[in-house]
Amino acid sequence: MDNSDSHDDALANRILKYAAATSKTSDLPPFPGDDVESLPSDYEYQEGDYDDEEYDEEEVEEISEMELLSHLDASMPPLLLAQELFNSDVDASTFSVLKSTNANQLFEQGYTVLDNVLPLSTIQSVRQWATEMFKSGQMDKASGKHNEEDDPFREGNARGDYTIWVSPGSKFLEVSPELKACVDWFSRELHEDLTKVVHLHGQAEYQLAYYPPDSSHYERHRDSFPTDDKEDIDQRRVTAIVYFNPDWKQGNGGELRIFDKGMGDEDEKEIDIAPLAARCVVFLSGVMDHAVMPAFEERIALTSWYR
Ligand SMILES: O=C(O)CCC(=O)C(=O)O
Ligand SMILES: [Fe+2]
Repeated sequence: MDNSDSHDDALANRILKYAAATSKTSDLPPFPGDDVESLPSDYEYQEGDYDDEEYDEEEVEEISEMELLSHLDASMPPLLLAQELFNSDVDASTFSVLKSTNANQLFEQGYTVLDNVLPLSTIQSVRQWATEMFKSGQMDKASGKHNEEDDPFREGNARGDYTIWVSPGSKFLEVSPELKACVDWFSRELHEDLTKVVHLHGQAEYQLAYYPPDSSHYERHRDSFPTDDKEDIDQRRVTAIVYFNPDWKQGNGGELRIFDKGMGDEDEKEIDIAPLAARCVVFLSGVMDHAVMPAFEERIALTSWYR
């Protein structure tokens, strides 16, 4: 056995131990219904994410999410796995908001973009409402809620946005009918169309995010682990984001950067998508690494994750 084989075996061993340990406890958020406002945020690649007592007791060596994901990607391109979750008999004529090209792009490249999904008046109202929520201190800083002393690897600046959970039933939807219209679009039209394309289990979460104009950003991360398991209800399958930035111009920053490795290509491509008003980006949560570039103007987005 040469060195690289033994290294692979050692890593495979650590992954197995790690998977066994982490499967006993889940830090995935519960589904909306009980305490939607306190749902934790999604995955970020950070050293030491699982560096807590439970794992220490079991003497499991930590593996960062980045390390684990790159190992998983090397053994199987995540897009190939995710393609197993696509339905074969999709009838695009029954879509209400997607086009057949969107479904094809989601399958072939892992992401797609839809424009003008909501009226501009709705976009303006939600933007104004979100800005007021931020200014009155009613949104939570997404990073830094954990104890940074206990968890020095997970920096408080992995993401600079402020968020609220706005899943159906949230009190916020009662006070902003325009926001409710947006969540309804996500939870009805888009969810129904996506369910025709990808095998989904029906659960979804919705989060409104405000990025202040101080170079706030969100580091490269993935929203879930890749899977081809139709029965797996833990992993997020599809991420969709709508933007509320009517005056966005080149130079304002805040682009969504998608890292496209295709079918495991060595040279990944970086695709920057402008966060234009009423634009919706849809991607496979376990496939696409992505980041939010530093924002120099207020940037507002509503994200949904479908499982
Ligand atoms: O707002 C965006 O464009 C992306 C946000 C994101 O990646 C996330 O919330 O997980
Ligand atoms: Fe994300």
